[in-house]
Amino acid sequence: MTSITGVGVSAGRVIGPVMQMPPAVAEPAADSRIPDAATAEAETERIKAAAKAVQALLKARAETAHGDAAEVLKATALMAADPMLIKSAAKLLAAGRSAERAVWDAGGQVADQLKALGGYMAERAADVLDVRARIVAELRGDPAPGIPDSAGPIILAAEDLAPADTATLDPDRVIALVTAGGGPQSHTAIIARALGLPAVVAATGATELEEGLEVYVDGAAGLVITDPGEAERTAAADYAARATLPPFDGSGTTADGHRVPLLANVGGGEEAAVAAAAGAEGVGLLRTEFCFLNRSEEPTIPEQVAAYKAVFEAFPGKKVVVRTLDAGADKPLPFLTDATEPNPALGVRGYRTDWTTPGVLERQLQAIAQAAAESTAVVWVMAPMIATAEEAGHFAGLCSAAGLDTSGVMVEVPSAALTAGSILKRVEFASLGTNDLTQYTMAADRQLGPLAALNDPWQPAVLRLVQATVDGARLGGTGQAPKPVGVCGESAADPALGVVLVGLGVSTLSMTARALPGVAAVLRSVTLDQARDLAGLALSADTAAEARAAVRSKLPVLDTLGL
Ligand SMILES: C=C(OP(=O)(O)O)C(=O)O
Ligand SMILES: [Mg+2]
Repeated sequence: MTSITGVGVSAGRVIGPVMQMPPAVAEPAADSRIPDAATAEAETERIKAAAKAVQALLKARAETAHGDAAEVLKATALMAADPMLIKSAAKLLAAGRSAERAVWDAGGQVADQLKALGGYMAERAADVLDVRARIVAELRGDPAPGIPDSAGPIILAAEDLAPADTATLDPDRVIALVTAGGGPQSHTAIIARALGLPAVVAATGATELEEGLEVYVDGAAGLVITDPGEAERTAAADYAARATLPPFDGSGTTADGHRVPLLANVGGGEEAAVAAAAGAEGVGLLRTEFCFLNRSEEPTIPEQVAAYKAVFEAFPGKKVVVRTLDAGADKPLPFLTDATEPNPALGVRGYRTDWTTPGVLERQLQAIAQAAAESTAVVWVMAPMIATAEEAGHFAGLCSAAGLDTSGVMVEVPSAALTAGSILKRVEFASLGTNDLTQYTMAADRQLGPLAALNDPWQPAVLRLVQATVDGARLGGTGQAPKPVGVCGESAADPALGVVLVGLGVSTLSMTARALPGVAAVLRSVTLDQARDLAGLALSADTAAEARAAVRSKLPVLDTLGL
């Protein structure tokens, strides 16, 4: 029995066999050629057989997958059978290129043609590139790229997962995640919590775990144990039989009746429907870039209207905060961001893409306004990565030009927290993005495993910036009521930290729908004054660990509820 430790980012205890995420398919050498023309025919047959095998596999997986994952798989399966791709590859073979190289180049050509056609056709370019990688892997006898196929439940080990991979993550098959990279606010961690999958990130040695080896994963303790013994089996069985929390009743309040609306973070219509069913009082963060992952072209206005309306319709008459496209760094969108930037997290991302690709933001605002006009949801709009008051003012101007009255900003850059008073003179609300705020305050890339301990929203510097933002909101609202400041970073899903944030003065908490029952139950166990005292306790701690321990020790309900 050996163990590796990492950072536990999503609670749960399970046992299962390891499957490693296969590496990305490497490009075949540019000069790889078939030995002689006589083999061209046989090689063409090999390509056809590989394409058929890929199609059959994707079709079978589409049948068992749900929602977005099923759609992605169906579209890719269609592309695998595309005669245009096979024909172009056969031509290149006849001209002497090896089977792998011919498929690679043919796929590249078809993708370029689709991109040139624009609109819906351009959307399919990413599918063709995925199919080409799958056919090349099949020709080589390598495992297919992406989430591996399995007959039964598996524990997926990987360096890290890309947002596009997570779109096909099926929680019925993948029962836990263990990654060598990533931190508590990385997207792998966010997705794991949204799916309720136990997950350990920053686990050095994850990629060396033997395929098929049985391991025990404790997603709260950040522990992975190979060849689990009796103690681990009992712990996993106890977890499976645990009492579930009572569902959220749809009204976030402290014990003395102070209302704190509990909202949901969603990435599209399907997730919004799940959040509404879980009692969410609205949407505190619609990550619009998640509606358009894998896209090489800007989505059209009608496509955007449809995507946003699907979310609004899940929340009739309720608040939905739409964040404009937050492309870049951990969420690249090829039509907005430059993949070759040396420092993507400090680069042209979020609101800043409006400087390099003007027009996309205005068209998005137009689409949001149209979708809002066609629904009854109360739509608020906010920009990511705002750093100055001028930017906030510019964004507010664009929103009102589009007919959107309630504009706000994400506070996720320390400069925005420190100048929140000036920023909130220009916009109506702020939402603290504590994932990025932590990354930028601590100068620690949220995707890097070795920096996970720095990427902790309990860090005293982060808590002080939350306080500065709330103080600024009072200033921004001079002569009026303070402007609302919510939290939509992952910190809001930590029930103990949620209480601290409320004590610091934030007015709403937005989180993955799965976190609602726990956060609601703990919030209901304290009065507003007690929450303020706990905030004081956290602020006076010297370290993140001390702040967490001090607050948790005053909230026995956490243990009672197993949180
Ligand atoms: C909510 C946030 O946005 P994202 O995780 O999408 O960057 C954040 O940064 O806290
Ligand atoms: Mg962010």
